[in-house]
Amino acid sequence: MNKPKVIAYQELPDVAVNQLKEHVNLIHIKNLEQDYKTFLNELKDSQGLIGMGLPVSADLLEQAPELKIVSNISVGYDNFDLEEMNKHSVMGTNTPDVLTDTTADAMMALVLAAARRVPELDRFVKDKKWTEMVGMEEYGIDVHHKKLGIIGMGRIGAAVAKRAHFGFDMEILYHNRSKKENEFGAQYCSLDDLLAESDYVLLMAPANKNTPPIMGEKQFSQMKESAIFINGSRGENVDEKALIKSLKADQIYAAALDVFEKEPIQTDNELLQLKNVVTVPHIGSATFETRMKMFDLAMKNLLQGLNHQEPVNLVNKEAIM
Ligand SMILES: NC(=O)C1=CN([C@@H]2O[C@H](COP(=O)(O)OP(=O)(O)OC[C@H]3O[C@@H](n4cnc5c(N)ncnc54)[C@H](OP(=O)(O)O)[C@@H]3O)[C@@H](O)[C@H]2O)C=CC1
Ligand SMILES: O=CC(=O)O
Repeated sequence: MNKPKVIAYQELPDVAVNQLKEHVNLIHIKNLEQDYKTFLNELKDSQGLIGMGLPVSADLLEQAPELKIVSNISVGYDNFDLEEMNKHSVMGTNTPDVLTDTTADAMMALVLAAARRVPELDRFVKDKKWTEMVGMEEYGIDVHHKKLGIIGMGRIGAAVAKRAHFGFDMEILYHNRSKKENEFGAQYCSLDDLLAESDYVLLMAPANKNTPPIMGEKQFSQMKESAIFINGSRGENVDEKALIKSLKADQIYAAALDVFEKEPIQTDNELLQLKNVVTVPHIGSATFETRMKMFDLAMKNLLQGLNHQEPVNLVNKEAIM
């Protein structure tokens, strides 16, 4: 029997490539931007796609008449146009849970890095500016016993709340579209109240193309001047111009960002010039252990879909109804 044809559209470790090759006829495209023509050519008779973040649009689906499943190696699936995928009976899957703790660890790292100015002071030492005992110019602000407001208290939000509450004695506020079970003494509140009261505001809600960014000029102006904003969700959730404006006007104290409107970030993005901004390149889940778990789960989803089973992490049941 012919193996199904699958395109892996990003660089994968050898072990992952070899595992995939056992089950599918694999086309491995390591640099999608560079090899986009080859990708489009191979897409014409491919049954599966696996990778991270490829926009699955009406246009792409038109060029993939045999496509059955797109397996994301990510929990976020804002790259899927679900309506179009349903129309074309193309399944979409994601990788929840296996990355929750790793991403929560990364969010705590961002909180601490911004509050204690770790990247800035690392540069200070390496630039040989540490010539006497540090003074107020180098002080940071406390994390412990402060108030953390989480917008998007789902799997990852709750894992951050657990760390913050038990590890740092923080008080937790949260805002979701719907109130959920109270965890770690977390208080549900409106977005307005969360922004006005929190010392740290963590954005962890999925992106939604049909609604305006969650954080815009009005929302940043509602935050405390001493507050730190952390975005671990998606760049689309934030009006970056508004964030830059509020940072430059000292309307908020600092920001720590794992995600950006455009990724990789444009080199002329003003965020890169601001001292009170910590930037990392979308690394929430990027550890060896977790990326392998994500890959294993994505492969399981992919093979289930190609073998006419319902994938364990199918996000659009409508595609198979
Ligand atoms: N930086 C990185 O590397 C990573 C980023 N992510 C991002 O984190 C997101 C969350 O992942 P995960 O926790 O597993 O997902 P979950 O689905 O478990 O949690 C998402 C939560 O957000 C809430 N939510 C959705 N929309 C809004 C909104 N407009 N305002 C406030 N709350 C909202 C949901 O509750 P309700 O429906 O009641 O509103 C839900 O509780 C992913 O979608 C992805 O974008 C994930 C992993 C790594
Ligand atoms: O951004 C990463 C994800 O898993 O979603």
